[in-house]
Amino acid sequence: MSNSTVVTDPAADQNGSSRLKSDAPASTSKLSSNEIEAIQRERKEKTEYFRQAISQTPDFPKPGILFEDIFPIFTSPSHHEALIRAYELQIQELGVGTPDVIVGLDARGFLIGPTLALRAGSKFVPVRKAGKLPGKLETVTYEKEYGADTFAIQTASIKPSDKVLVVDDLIATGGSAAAAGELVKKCGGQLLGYVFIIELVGLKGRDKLDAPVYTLIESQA
Ligand SMILES: O=P(O)(O)OC[C@H]1O[C@H](OP(=O)(O)OP(=O)(O)O)[C@H](O)[C@@H]1O
Ligand SMILES: Nc1ncnc2[nH]cnc12
Repeated sequence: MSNSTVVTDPAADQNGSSRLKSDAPASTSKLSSNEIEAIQRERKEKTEYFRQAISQTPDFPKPGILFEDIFPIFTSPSHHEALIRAYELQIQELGVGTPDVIVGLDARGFLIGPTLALRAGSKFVPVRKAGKLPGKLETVTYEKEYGADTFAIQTASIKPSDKVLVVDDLIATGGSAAAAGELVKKCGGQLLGYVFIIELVGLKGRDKLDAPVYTLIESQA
């Protein structure tokens, strides 16, 4: 198979989702401006659709926090499909080809990462809360919007020079995502960027991250 071949998964037609697997190395994929516009248009449509399923709860889990609950998306297959498709389009829009690895953050990043990795043809690797993973680990302790935590990754799960995309549901202070990025780098991986469903823009979490940040929905709360 040549490096630039794009293979359409035959399963795509059966469930209505178009699944693209690019065999191009992550640095060589190029899109025309028309292709980018079409991808952006569809991504925005899908996002407008699935965002209706997100619910907001004030003062949870602490006073002053407006909690963005993404779980209702997964109670509806059509909203779930729109979410995954929006992520998939966001990755295509980056124009970096297929990531070698998609890293998902414990726990809500696990709702998105494995499905996305399957569709993209990437490996999925978890970043777990402390004490949950066996074997040789890299660990980082970090601060997030409502407390401190420790993340771990299995050292051998990412190979030096793997191109890695980090996915999670939400970026608030950016503490969790920055810790995950640090873990990827400790393993020798190359960060392509971060993709989130929701960015709490007022908390300026993206300023903590030293790779490109993409968010499907910006929340002013
Ligand atoms: O940008 P930050 O301030 O770091 O906050 C964002 C993180 O907080 C939430 O996870 P949480 O740690 O609450 O864990 P959960 O996914 O297990 O609910 C959310 O899913 C992000 O991972
Ligand atoms: N406001 C928020 N809503 C949902 N998850 C979060 N994680 C950190 N801040 C959050």
